[in-house]
Amino acid sequence: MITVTDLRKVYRQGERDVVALDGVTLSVPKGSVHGIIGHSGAGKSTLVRCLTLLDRPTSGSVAIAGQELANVSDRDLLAARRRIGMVFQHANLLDSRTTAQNVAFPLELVGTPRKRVAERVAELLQLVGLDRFADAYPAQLSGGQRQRVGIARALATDPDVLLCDEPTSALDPQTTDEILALIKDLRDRLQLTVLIITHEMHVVKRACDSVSLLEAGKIVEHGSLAEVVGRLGGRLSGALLPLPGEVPEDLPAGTVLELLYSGEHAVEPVISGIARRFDTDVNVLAGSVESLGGEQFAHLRIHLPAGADTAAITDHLKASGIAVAAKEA
Ligand SMILES: Nc1ncnc2c1ncn2[C@@H]1O[C@H](COP(=O)(O)OP(=O)(O)OP(=O)(O)O)[C@@H](O)[C@H]1O
Repeated sequence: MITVTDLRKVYRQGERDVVALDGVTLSVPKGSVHGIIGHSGAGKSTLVRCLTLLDRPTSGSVAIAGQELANVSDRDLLAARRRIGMVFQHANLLDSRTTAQNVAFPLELVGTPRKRVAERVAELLQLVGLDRFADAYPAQLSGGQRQRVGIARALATDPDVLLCDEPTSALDPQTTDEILALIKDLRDRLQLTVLIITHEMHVVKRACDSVSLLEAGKIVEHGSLAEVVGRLGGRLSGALLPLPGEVPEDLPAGTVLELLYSGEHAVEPVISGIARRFDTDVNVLAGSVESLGGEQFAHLRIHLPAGADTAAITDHLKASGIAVAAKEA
């Protein structure tokens, strides 16, 4: 479990204060994956540095499994840092060491007995699917395999939290999905708490149980994946389940509605239901249907002709639990 409360970081730049984190609060339960998504300059790197104590927060607190990190003395810093395993965009492996020796490195640093190191390395390589590559050097591995070594190394000292900073930004789409599947597998097998910092919506879709949108140092939207997708008009909803294309300019008079629904509605004939019940044509302009956060979601843009009883149709849809937003065509 990781809990961040009202975290602020202000940098002094000449005469000016730069507020990089402006009261960030978030909580990631044990055994779940939380995504922090944000554009360049949003404060993601600052958050990573504050969580790993490379930078001291100006105020606020960070607690891992109930233990406050922000007040740790310099003497206890190394031990505190070991509670967070770090995975970076590039695995940054030592080229002169084999896979097994790279994974062993953090264990050697803390003086683990040699026999225990060998056992632990074997366990970890099996966990990340690299047991056959123990003696390979980084140059002999693919980008995805190198990232697996990086993940095994991050888990070597048995941290409470895995903090992944843009873990798939340097990988191709298929390898990205393999690494994200591995992270979810580790979450389930080890009950690991994972925080993924990313600028890619795909990573949130594929791997995260919950997500926070970071903007100018503030969390402006957050929730479980299903919650944020379900907020029609919300920034995360629009980005996670976007509609292809724009509203055509040459539409006949009428009303354009955007609908968003999930669960049992997503398999019900909503559109033909409206057509029958209100005796009207319905033209589907765009649609996305996808399973996100364990729920099936449908996001549609439809056109109702002039003369259709738009108010009654909207009321009916809302009463059925479907989110609706209208635009005149
Ligand atoms: N050491 C520093 N001194 C002054 N300002 C800083 C410092 N580090 C970061 N900032 C400022 O804090 C804000 C957040 O920066 P940060 O690097 O955390 O964003 P980011 O989301 O990680 O962006 P990117 O993805 O481009 O790395 C920016 O306005 C940045 O200029």
